[in-house]
Amino acid sequence: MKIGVLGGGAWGTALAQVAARGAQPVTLWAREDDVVTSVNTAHENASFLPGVPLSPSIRATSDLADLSDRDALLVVVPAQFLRAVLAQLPAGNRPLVLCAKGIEAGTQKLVAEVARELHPAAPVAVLSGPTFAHEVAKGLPTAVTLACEDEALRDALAERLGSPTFRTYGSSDVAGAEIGGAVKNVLAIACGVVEGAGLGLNARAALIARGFAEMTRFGVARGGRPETLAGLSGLGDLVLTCSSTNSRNFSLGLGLGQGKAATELLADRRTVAEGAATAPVLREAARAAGVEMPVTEAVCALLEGTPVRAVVDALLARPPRGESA
Ligand SMILES: NC(=O)C1=CN([C@@H]2O[C@H](COP(=O)(O)OP(=O)(O)OC[C@H]3O[C@@H](n4cnc5c(N)ncnc54)[C@H](O)[C@@H]3O)[C@@H](O)[C@H]2O)C=CC1
Ligand SMILES: O=C(CO)COP(=O)(O)O
Repeated sequence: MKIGVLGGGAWGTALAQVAARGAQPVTLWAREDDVVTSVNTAHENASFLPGVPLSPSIRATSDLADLSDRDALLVVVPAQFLRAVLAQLPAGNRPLVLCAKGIEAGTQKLVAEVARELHPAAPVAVLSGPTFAHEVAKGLPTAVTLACEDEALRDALAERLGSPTFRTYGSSDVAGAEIGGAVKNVLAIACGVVEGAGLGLNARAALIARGFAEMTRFGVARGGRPETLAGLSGLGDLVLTCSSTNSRNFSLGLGLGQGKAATELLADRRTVAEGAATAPVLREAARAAGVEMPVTEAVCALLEGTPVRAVVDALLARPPRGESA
């Protein structure tokens, strides 16, 4: 299976490295000319994944037509830009493996839903889990959820992408796999706030557990399965991104917790913190579905400029409730 990768950020580059194992040729589409030049000449993505040597069998391009000979595409464009990029991709029935984590503003669609809308003939799969790009690109052990309704395609993708250091766990629950990844980015911002405001490790653990409860409520309401949300793409990724400043979402929250403004923290950055864009649309979608998401509401308030103390006080002043509620 000849693999193409759409999106030359840190994660697209790391996945190109995964697919290039054993010197297999991989085509990586990036929108930035400096990324294309850096990958093709220095075998490094100096802009988004600096310091990690890449396989020379990865060839970068800024021309989507160069993906025409690929059998399957890993789609790694951030959620808010996905529609515009997929609209430029010629229609076809090649599998699209969605690897971004977010919900589209305006439509409340998950990335696989956007892909299905724009490319109805293409089978879709979702690859998601606890995967810091630089660790994957260096070949450190990693496990992911690979969700696809078509079992034969799922097995073929697992065979092509999996390795002893990149273990894939199969699932047929595409929506569940997507929702975990999208929601954990918002919750990681909240955990960063806890760190930045010095609220302690007890508070962080409480937030992870209660955040997981709201992730599950929302996921089930959108058709996901609880066991998927408790797996690598849900709880697994939540634990990873809620524990490390390597997470861009956690780092954004850290700054908010220290009293900096979201506008200041998000200005001029070249890398994405998907949770900032997902939070308001997730709040909208949860309210529409009648699902309570107090941590998500709190993150939205912080992003909108409400002071940390006021948000934390409001969260803690909520009346006691049953743990299973
Ligand atoms: N970096 C990581 O460790 C992981 C990232 N992801 C997800 O992968 C997706 C991509 O993230 P990264 O590769 O980390 O991105 P990145 O932060 O390294 O790079 C930003 C990316 O956004 C693209 N971009 C910026 N403006 C754009 C526009 N107007 N149109 C199209 N593309 C535009 C850039 O070309 C670049 O590919 C996100 O959804 C992220 O949540 C998932 C797992 C791990
Ligand atoms: O999704 C990720 C790891 O699984 C990366 O998290 P950040 O986007 O917060 O850096």
